[in-house]
Amino acid sequence: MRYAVLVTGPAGAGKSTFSRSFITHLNASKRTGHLVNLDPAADPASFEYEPAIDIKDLINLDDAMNELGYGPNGGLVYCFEYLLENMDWLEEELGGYEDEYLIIDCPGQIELYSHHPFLPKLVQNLQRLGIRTCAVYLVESQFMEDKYKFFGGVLSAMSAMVNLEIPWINVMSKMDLVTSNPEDPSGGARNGLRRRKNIARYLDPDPLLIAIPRGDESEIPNPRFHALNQAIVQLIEEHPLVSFLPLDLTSTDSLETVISHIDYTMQYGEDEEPKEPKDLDEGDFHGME
Ligand SMILES: Nc1nc2c(ncn2[C@@H]2O[C@H](COP(=O)(O)OP(=O)(O)OP(=O)(O)O)[C@@H](O)[C@H]2O)c(=O)[nH]1
Ligand SMILES: [Mg+2]
Repeated sequence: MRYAVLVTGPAGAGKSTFSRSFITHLNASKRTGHLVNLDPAADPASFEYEPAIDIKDLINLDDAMNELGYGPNGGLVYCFEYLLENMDWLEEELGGYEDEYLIIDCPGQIELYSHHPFLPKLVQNLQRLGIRTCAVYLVESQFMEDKYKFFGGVLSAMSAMVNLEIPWINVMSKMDLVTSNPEDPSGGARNGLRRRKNIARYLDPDPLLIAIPRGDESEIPNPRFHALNQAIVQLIEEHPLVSFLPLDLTSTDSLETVISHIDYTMQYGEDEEPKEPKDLDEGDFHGME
């Protein structure tokens, strides 16, 4: 059985960093993982090791832009369309990897997750190849500093989940940037969000955070936005699809927790042949007969 993890999320959420840490950790645990880069604009020089499979070997964003006159976003769309037309290339590249985790580092253009058909089509192709697939959606911890931005992140995660319809894990990345010590005066005083209790309201999104208008700010809330916020509150209350696992890459425990959720979601290893004690016994007694 082969397994693929799509690492998704908005620009700069830490997808590429997480993908590399994931593989480093698998390798350290005597498991194997291979990196697949699906970002045609990725700068390989900024990372310490090369992907095993790289969309840039098929098509390069610069070429699409220079030769066809696209801007960066049109170029990305072109690259993905080209990939879907050339699935035999990906199939061939994937052919050499058996019984492994494939960590697929995706680009950060948010429209890719909300309404383009590329990722659903890619997932269909992976499933056709018998590869069990799940997605990890990263939102960075800085989103918690502005509750409106944060709920924008929650809604984008929801729309991506609905678009893809595969097992799904939401992760709050870069938790090392959040002060975890509740007694730390600077952490709490800065914006009031960084205390443990408050963090919990974000990891398991509490819609009341936006139901109550900004307290200490002088602006008068626009009643139309207030009504919109109420509608969003109701949506999240009635469909609590999104909760976040915190990820602090400076802590091995934290990374392990996220990986074990991924293993569980993918039912990793459940189809592997169990080691039969019977076979061992037969071997042991073989010479005695
Ligand atoms: N403090 C902190 N910084 C991080 C962490 N992960 C990533 N970063 C930083 O965040 C920036 C973006 O990280 P990337 O891993 O390139 O993010 P990405 O989601 O792949 O970005 P795009 O591919 O451009 O969408 C870089 O400057 C990283 O060094 C983290 O866990 N903690
Ligand atoms: Mg990246």
